[in-house]
Amino acid sequence: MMKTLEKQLRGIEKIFIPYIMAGDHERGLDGLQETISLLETAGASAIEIGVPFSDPVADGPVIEQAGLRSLAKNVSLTAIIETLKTVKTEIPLVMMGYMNPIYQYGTEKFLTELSKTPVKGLIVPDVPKEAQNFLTDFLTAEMDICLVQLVSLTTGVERQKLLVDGAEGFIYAVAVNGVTGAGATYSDELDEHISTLSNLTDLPVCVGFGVSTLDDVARFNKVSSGVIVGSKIVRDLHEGKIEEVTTFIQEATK
Ligand SMILES: O=P(O)(O)OC[C@@H](O)[C@@H](O)c1c[nH]c2ccccc12
Repeated sequence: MMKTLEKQLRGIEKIFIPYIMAGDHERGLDGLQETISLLETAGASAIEIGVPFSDPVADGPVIEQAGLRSLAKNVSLTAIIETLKTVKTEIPLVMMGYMNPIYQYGTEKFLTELSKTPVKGLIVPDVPKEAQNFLTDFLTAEMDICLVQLVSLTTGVERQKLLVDGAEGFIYAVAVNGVTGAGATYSDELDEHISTLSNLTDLPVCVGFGVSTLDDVARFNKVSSGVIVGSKIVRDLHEGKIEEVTTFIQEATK
């Protein structure tokens, strides 16, 4: 049976997935519903929700700072899950979190509780495919949570094949070698790499890392199913540029 995340993303012509840091709001987690509704109304296809962590190895400065602001508000994984249980949304949520807090919480309990929320996908960037049995051992079909694979575009076709084999939801194509952050410069071969990856899978392929302008979005929409935008959205929300966020998503999904 096709899981909800894949079902809901399939058929969307220009997938747009904004990333937000849970708890990075004036009112902390009490502001989460408001931000989710704002992004959903603007036209987001799904929303990636980050769990703050003290040692976020894949995060660039903007996301890292957002995590620190959230941690300063004492936002915990437990509190995030409890808040998500109350969130109302028609679009799927994807949780992005590092393994350590999940392990501390208890992996099985974490997945069980997560399945009671609108979270339909999970990204754990510091657990490579070879070690994902730490998660998949406890992940049952009824939980309806897709473990999303991050695939580096310079990784070589054999590795890419391995990663997309049995993948669920969508493929997260990582556009740069390095950490997250707006304003990356992309290599000329990138579009070709994305096309190669897209040809290896039936799943939607979404491009993330450094996507921050409508030109970036248009470029990647040509060769993939859509984009993930983190740092730009996190920064604009933090600076109160709500209008900018709304128009950006509207334009990106037109
Ligand atoms: O911020 P950027 O460059 O737009 O990239 C998306 C990114 O923030 C989000 O998907 C993300 C935040 N932290 C991560 C860690 C690993 C993979 C992905 C992420």
